[in-house]
Amino acid sequence: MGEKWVLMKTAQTPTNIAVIKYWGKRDETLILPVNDSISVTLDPAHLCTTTTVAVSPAFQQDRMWLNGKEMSLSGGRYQNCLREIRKRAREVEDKERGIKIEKKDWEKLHLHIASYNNFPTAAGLASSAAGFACLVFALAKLMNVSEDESQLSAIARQGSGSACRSLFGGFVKWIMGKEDDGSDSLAVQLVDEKHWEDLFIIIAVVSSRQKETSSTSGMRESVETSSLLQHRAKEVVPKRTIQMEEAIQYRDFASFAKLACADSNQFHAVCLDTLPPIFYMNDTSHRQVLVYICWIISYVEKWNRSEGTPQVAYTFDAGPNAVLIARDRKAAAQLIQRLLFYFPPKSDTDLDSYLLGDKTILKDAGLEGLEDVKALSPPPENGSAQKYPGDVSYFICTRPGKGPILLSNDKLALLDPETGLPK
Ligand SMILES: Nc1ncnc2c1ncn2[C@@H]1O[C@H](COP(=O)(O)OP(=O)(O)OP(=O)(O)O)[C@@H](O)[C@H]1O
Ligand SMILES: C[C@@](O)(CCOP(=O)(O)OP(=O)(O)O)CC(=O)O
Repeated sequence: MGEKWVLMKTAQTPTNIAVIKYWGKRDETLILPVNDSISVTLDPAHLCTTTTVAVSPAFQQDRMWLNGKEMSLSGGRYQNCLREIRKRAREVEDKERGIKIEKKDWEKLHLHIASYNNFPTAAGLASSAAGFACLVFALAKLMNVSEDESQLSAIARQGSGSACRSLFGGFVKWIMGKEDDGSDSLAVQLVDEKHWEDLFIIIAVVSSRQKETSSTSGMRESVETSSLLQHRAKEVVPKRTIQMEEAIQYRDFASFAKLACADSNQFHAVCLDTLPPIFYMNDTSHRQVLVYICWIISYVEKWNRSEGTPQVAYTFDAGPNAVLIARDRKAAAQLIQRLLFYFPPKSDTDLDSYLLGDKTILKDAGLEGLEDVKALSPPPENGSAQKYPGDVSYFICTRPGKGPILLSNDKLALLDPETGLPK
């Protein structure tokens, strides 16, 4: 194997947002959670990670570039994923190019990895979830690994817990498992992305800044100090998970919204019950954020009550960005009218760069340009006409989406096929 060939694979993987939250580990190294969690996978057409992995006898060491910058792979989480996937590598042959890699060769061969998130990294938009899922999925394809997605999810889990849920599309459950070695702590698909196609998701990005307390250290502190977390894990989540699975199965939006909002609120209550308290929804560098969050929550609750049945569910992860899930396009169009009425762009921002992702909803809402946004009248269910221009950085409109895919178009690869270095 003295030759200079480079063999590569490129994959694309979605992010996910939990509607029953994972918060707390029972094993820090293996990343084993204290409760089951359930998420919806977001359409990778709007939010995704692309990762190219390459192997060559010419590579001197394992190297990785994230968003164009070289980063260290020495961290335990990367090392655990690489070790677990290498263990499962099998023979690979490319007859056309005369390349053959025996199973035993994988231990000696080095890898180059380049990854790109098309959304802000480490800002509470689940970049670690899409990132580790994509890394494991792409390596599994390169190394001809025979394990299925659930088994791969147990490897991605060791990179970041929430990553295990990004191995599937649609609605996904991470089963906490019982075994000490973590072999039964893996993700399964509940339903695929076509099961509940009516849902429409709008993310209000308030802050793209890196958060002050990472999920990893935040949940560690909660496990150590919050008695509410113990109660949540033992008493609340087991029942709520069953109810949520049922709501998803029967597309029962009223139950879905009730459970998702309650679970997000309880997760943030656990953060407040932590010593010292963690204020994820109140980014201290952004004074208006708390006002905005309280406003969104009480507004959605008020609107849902005025309609008689829930139109929108809200959920917040470890950051101030609101994820709003509308029951259908009609509700989503009404929601975007309301959001743009109260949170219009600053005067120097155009609508095209203020609303990203699936822009078709603008047409449904009768909003072709900024003039239409300015002409919006105050929503009937809320007396206040106070506006907050500039509080939201931008909106991302998306839907439940599919799981990881392999990209066959070489032009989309992030590494040069000759050198194996970033393009
Ligand atoms: N594409 C990627 N490939 C590999 N690792 C990634 C990738 N993107 C992010 N990561 C890793 O995940 C870390 C960010 O994870 P972190 O949990 O802090 O933020 P987040 O995932 O964006 O937010 P949250 O998990 O709270 O939604 C990065 O520092 C990096 O180590
Ligand atoms: C609030 C959450 O988004 C927490 C995600 O935590 P991470 O998966 O980022 O944590 P680590 O396992 O330590 O990497 C809820 C969720 O996604 O379920």
